Amino acid sequence: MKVDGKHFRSIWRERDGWSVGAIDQRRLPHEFVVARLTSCEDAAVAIRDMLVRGAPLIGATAAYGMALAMREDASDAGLKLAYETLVVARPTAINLKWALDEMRATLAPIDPVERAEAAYARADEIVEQDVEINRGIAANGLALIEAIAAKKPGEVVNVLTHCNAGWLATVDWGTATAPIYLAHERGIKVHVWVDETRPRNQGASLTAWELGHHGVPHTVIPDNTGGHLMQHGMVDLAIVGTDRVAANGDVCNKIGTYLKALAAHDNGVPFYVALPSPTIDFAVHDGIRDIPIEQRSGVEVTDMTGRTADGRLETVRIVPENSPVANYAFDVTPARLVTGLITERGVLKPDRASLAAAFPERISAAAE
Ligand SMILES: CSC[C@H]1O[C@H](OP(=O)(O)O)[C@H](O)[C@@H]1O
Repeated sequence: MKVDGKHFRSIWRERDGWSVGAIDQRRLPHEFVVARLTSCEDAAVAIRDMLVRGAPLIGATAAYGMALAMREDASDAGLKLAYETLVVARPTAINLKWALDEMRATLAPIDPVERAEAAYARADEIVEQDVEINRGIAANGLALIEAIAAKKPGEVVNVLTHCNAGWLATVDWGTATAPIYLAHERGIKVHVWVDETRPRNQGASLTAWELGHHGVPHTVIPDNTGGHLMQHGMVDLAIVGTDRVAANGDVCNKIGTYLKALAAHDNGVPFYVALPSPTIDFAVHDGIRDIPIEQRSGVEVTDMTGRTADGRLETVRIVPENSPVANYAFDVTPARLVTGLITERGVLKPDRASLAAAFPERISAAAE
């Protein structure tokens, strides 16, 4: 999407034809820094350390990581090592394994001498597919926003979102934000309540940054504010992203999503989850029981980084030195709290039958 009027994607193949450019999301919102990935290890570290983050972008980065690996060592052993290096970078977003499985399916059967070129071609396809899928999510989610706007002509549609499921979490457009961007571009009055999303503040640092640069009205709120806004009729609908949807419709997303869904359910606020089909994991039948929840370093909770009044970036500690910390990065919202799943093939009920009917090809793949 736009950054100061110029179009950007979150990741791209550089003009040299082989290295990979990516926005270093750890530096936002205060600095816009582009990183250059030149090896499989670079891609793995970028995912692990959240230089890039967001389920679809993690998948795209891993795909290019495999291509970078094939430049280095296209042997069967090299292919195996690359897969194993990348797949453990982060445990929760299923898009990582999905992308690596797609790459391996393309590369394993062919002659090693052909693998590097084939890997870049397949990675490019995954990248372009993400953008097209998100355009579909935008169109299908737009109808939801338009329906609300029609009931309150001339008034603003207030959307609450959690974490960053924006274009920075994908290659472009985003998932949860895709309908919002399209509504904004179609002239619908839309405003976004942006959950700051402790502890890494993806909402405050990333969603606010990208919405602001694209000219979308928004307000950053502490994570605990959403329930109050819903009680007072200030939220027309919630749209969030997801890192993995189980076959039963349970939704894994950034920690705190479940609490927002409970508040929405209690106040009759529609709670939608936007996702591309690679985020559906038909092999998982009970999301709460079976989706692995990443636990990240406690430093993300004890420390905060920001800009001082004189423009310096500083990190400070906000927790007593001897206090233990727990940092669960995701939670799972049961399907019963989800109004609908906004996908590239329509808005679906959060249940296996609806997911299977919309994506039959994914069922067969999971059964293999
Ligand atoms: C469209 S996927 C976005 C999804 O990913 C985020 O997690 P993280 O920033 O840790 O990669 C968050 O769960 C978002 O909803």
